[in-house]
Amino acid sequence: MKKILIINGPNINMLGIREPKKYGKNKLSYINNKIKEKFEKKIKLFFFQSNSEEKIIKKIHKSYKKINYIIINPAGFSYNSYSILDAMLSVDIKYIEVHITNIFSRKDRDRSIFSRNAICIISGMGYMGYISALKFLIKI
Ligand SMILES: O=C1C[C@@](O)(C(=O)O)C[C@@H](O)[C@@H]1O
Repeated sequence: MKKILIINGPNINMLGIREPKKYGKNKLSYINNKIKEKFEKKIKLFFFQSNSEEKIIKKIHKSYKKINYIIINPAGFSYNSYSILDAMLSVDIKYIEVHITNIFSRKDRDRSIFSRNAICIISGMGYMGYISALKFLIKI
């Protein structure tokens, strides 16, 4: 069974409360449960959310040779954390970048430093983005 780690960056723990018109009304726990229900028989899933750059980096390092693919929503770190990007490149684990909103529609946030090295980017599909990423990773 493939092992897939889903990493969510800062403020994703505030889903459901945070700007619901933009990010939706569902909490992260609801989304993660939906994902578990749907995929737990097909893949081994690991979930991680942190508001701390250091903790995210440590989690990525620990994934070395243990995880097959990462799905990452770097959230606010998408635009500036070369340290997280370097961690991703260090462990050499292929990843899909997911954003709940369409970052390309935002003038000030349309360029994520993670995109260039990602398998693909899913942006603007709400939490369905995580599901689409998983469906794809199961197939490849
Ligand atoms: O925190 C986030 C969430 C986000 O990554 C998204 O999932 O749409 C988009 C980012 O611009 C923002 O900083």
